[in-house]
Amino acid sequence: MYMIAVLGPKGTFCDKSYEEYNKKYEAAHGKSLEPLYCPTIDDVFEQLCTNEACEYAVVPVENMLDGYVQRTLDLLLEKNVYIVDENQVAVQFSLLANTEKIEDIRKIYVQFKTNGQCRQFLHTLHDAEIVTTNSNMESYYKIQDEPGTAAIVPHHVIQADDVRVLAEDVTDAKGNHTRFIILRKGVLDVENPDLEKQLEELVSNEKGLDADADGTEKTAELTREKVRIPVYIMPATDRPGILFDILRRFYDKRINLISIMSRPTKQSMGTYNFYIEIDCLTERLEVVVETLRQIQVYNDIKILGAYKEH
Ligand SMILES: O=C(O)C(=O)C[C@]1(C(=O)O)C=C[C@@H](O)C=C1
Repeated sequence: MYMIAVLGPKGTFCDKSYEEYNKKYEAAHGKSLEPLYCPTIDDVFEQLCTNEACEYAVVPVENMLDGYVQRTLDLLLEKNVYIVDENQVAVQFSLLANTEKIEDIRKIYVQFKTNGQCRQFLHTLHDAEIVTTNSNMESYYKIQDEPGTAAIVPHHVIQADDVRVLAEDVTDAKGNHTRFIILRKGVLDVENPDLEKQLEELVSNEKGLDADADGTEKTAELTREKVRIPVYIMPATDRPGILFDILRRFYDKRINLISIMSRPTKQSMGTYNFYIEIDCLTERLEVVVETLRQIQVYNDIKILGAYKEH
């Protein structure tokens, strides 16, 4: 049985994302992926890259309220991994406390990304010290034996009769979601002459995972569907118009871009790489590959994956 590295422990939103992906995987392969829970996003990447039994990994990449997960973006560039699929999980938080009243809370455990999704509520707790954790379940376990503390926890882990819930739904907005990506180990090389075929296979293989509820697989034939291709573009030099030149190539071929972000190169102050998400139809994979090759003449490129949009 293959393993999948998951930001754990069991019960995190990342675990929910794994369960969702595993349903697809089971329907397509008749067997499950076994979760390997890791304490940090770094550990998830590390397991995928170094543990032979670990073929997949799942990490958060973007939250509706707090934006992209910076650590995930960094590791996507650093490590030899690529994205094969994504899913979205509904995210709602509540306040669980080891105190009688909200006013008695001295310390509150909050996962780093959760903090940015519950800002309005946290602002009302002036006197409590905020302690940052690596996962929402870590926050949950921290308060068990520590009176005077509280934690922001996923609503789904709370039992209906739990008297320690002092506030329900402390999230800043309704309809909050986090997007998770499924990773495999390997590199998608822009210079590989078979790149287009490789991307096509990637999209159609994962498409094979989209089985109907009764287990019948849909055809793996590549039909007209929307594909997401995230890439890193790393300019070799800094000169006026470098970003314009890159964007112009996409514009000339009418290639739609969903997001673009500057990420520090970490080599010197004020130098940046661009993280870009391309949105195209399966039939335009050839044009996208051609355009990336043109951009590659003046810039380094890392293709981060290709998967069907949901
Ligand atoms: O700690 C969890 O429950 C996670 O799955 C991690 C994570 C994240 O880091 O983005 C995922 C979803 C929520 O938006 C908050 C935290």
